[in-house]
Amino acid sequence: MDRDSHHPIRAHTQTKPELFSSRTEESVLRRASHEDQSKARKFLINVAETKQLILDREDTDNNFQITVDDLGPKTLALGTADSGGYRKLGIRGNYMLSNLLQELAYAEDYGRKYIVLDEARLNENPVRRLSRMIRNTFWHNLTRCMDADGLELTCADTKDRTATTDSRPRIYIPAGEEAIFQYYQAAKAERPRLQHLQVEYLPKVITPEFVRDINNRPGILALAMKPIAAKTSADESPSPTSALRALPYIVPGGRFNEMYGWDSYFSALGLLQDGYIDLAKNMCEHFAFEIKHYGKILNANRSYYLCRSQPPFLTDMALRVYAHLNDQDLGTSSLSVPCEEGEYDGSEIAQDADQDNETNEDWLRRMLQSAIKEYHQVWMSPPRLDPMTQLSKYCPDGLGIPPETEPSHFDNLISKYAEQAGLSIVDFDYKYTQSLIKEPELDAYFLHDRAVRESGHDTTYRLDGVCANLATVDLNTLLYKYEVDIAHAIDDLLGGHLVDMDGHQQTSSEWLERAEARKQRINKYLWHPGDSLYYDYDTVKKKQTTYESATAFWALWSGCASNEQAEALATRSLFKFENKGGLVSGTEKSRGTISVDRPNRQWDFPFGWAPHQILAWEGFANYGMVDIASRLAYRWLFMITKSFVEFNGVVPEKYDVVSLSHKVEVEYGNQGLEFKYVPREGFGWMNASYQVGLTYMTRKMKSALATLADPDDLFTCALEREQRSRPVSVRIQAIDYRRKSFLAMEELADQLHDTVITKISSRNPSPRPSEDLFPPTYTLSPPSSSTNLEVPTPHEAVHPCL
Ligand SMILES: OC[C@H]1O[C@H](O[C@H]2O[C@H](CO)[C@@H](O)[C@H](O)[C@H]2O)[C@H](O)[C@@H](O)[C@@H]1O
Ligand SMILES: [Ca+2]
Repeated sequence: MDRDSHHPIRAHTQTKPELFSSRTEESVLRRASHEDQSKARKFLINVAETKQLILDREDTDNNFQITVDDLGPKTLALGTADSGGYRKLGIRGNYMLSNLLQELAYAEDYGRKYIVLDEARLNENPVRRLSRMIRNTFWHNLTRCMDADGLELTCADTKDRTATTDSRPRIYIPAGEEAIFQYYQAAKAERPRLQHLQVEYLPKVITPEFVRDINNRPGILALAMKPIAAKTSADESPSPTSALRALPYIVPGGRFNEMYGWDSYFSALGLLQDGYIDLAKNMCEHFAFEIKHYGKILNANRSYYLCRSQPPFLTDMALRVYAHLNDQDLGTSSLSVPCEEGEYDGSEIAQDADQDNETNEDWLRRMLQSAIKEYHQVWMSPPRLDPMTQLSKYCPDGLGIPPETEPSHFDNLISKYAEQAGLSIVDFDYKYTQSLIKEPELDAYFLHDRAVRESGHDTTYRLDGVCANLATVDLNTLLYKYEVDIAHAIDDLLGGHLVDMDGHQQTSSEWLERAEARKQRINKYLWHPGDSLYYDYDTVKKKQTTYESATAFWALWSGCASNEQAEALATRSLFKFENKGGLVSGTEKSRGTISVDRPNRQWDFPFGWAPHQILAWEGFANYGMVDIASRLAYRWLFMITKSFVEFNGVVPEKYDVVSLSHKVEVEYGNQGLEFKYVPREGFGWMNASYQVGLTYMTRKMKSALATLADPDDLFTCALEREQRSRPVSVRIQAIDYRRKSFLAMEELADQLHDTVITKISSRNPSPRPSEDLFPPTYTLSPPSSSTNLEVPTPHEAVHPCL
């Protein structure tokens, strides 16, 4: 594609106009009425001059972004295109100025000195703008490919804290993957820029000692590659670099420049939504490769992550990709990349059609075989399987202090031991990790700490010092999902035929039995009927924990809650987690008091994370509570849109969902904030949450979002009206995402109109819950009036202030 001929900036690039060059930017502002109002306004802009002017006048805190923290005049005079830059018109406000800075940065990327810019670009609907940037820019910039061209970027890692590190770029290749080894050796020989690259084999058996011992030689771990068919017979000795093709994938962003386990799942949801199906498919392929060679889906593909995994999502991810592949084949997919004219269309990363002849069904079969291997080998074996409850725990191998953590992370903990040993923290850290100093107390601490990191929830007082003992609700509901997914796939997608990697026939009935047994154990050990909440179970103390975590809603996502449990979660527990900006990770009460010696943790109150939101939305929707799903999605998207508008387009890793702030100074800080002039990546799962969240919005909710209508006002008004008119929420049948595309969700959301804003406590009471799950004393209060069923029109459901 000739990008320049279409790009809204590039296409309008002008040669330097005489008049413009003689004018200064400080010219008098003219009123809009002096221009032809019937025409869309366009500005002729000197890129470098204007950028410098904005920064000088408006960027008062000198962070190369225009935000509401800046105290400049927030106005700028721009020359109109019609007048050749002679006549000036004013633009105003933080959003327009920051958008101008962003557009100028894009123009500079393309070496433009002058551009003609539509005013519409500067006051673009922020929902549309952000969604467009995610789809057309952010995914692209988060894409990595471990081929000869992409290696340099892939190898870069800012996390390492080991003083003795040999910082040459390094790639580790699994034992036996000779062609891959040859590929990288050849790439090194062919590219002067890769001359320092270290290409090393991993041993066949990877032990915790080995992983510890290469902490001072950290490297990226090889991922899946595909053979390329030889082109001609004349091509007798082709380079190994032309024999294999690397498969692009997405990284989370910021300091996380490698492929993560659960991040990849959430990113994949956004990629599928945006039509990048091959990228999502590649990441499944990489997971299968990791299971084969590294024994598990890795926390991420760096050497220091070799011992641990992350929350498992492979079956669901593969099923979703499969559904899109089939849609594509049938030509029914409407999810082709919906690119704006002239913008990056994702062609380089999206059009990665497989050369081999594997059918979609065979591909799915292969993915499920990998998932089955992972299920048995990782999650259903010691030490992760608890023999008594037969539930699973996060419990990885490893030795010493995790080298990827920020340098001061363990200072509070270690200083006591370092003092006793008469060593500096750094020296103690080294000697302890090398087992030159024995500290059984610390061994226990780090066993749990590694488990915390495997859980993805690093860190939280929910799991601190105890994680490896806990059968958590998150892990066990995810495994329940594996079990039902595999059963469903065997019956409904694979014609009843699936063998595992050892050739054993799999049947849906055995997988459903596993699921049923797990559900019963979840109900027995994790469900608390009195509190209407799932908790984790401490397998050593043999009792439930009391920490209230948003992971309880994963039972809805996986479908293992009964209708009564779902209703109870919605009516009696959701309010503890629901804040203005969405769901908080855990309640304030559960977090406890914070002090200098007990610092805040990023997976505790008041912080909220994309995975928790997305799983809860889908969980409530699964049980017909689309109204709740949409309300929660609105809150989350409101917060993202607000900071996007106010903070120069920022899309961070996480939020304080109580104060709606992205300025999170905890642990390694927030990611995604460090950019100059224009955001380029966002953050993987946040990008996904935005695109997925929009599918829960009606058109009117999207309009409300674009005007930043406050969710509390929005839903309070709606509640008041609802109390007057219709106290009973409309039940919408849950959609089965395995069979229907996300499009169905979009249509469903549009049908909802007003019902998306329904008071939780006014829901219909469930039929009498079963006695074993609920104590006899438990009752749900009926709504005050359940007879008046007058339904407000969709029009009335819009926020009155709009
Ligand atoms: O470096 C500290 C920790 O960083 C990672 O955890 C955080 O980022 C991950 C990538 O976005 C995410 O998966 C995880 O949920 C976050 O808490 C890493 O996964 C940890 O192992 C690491 O110690
Ligand atoms: Ca600034």
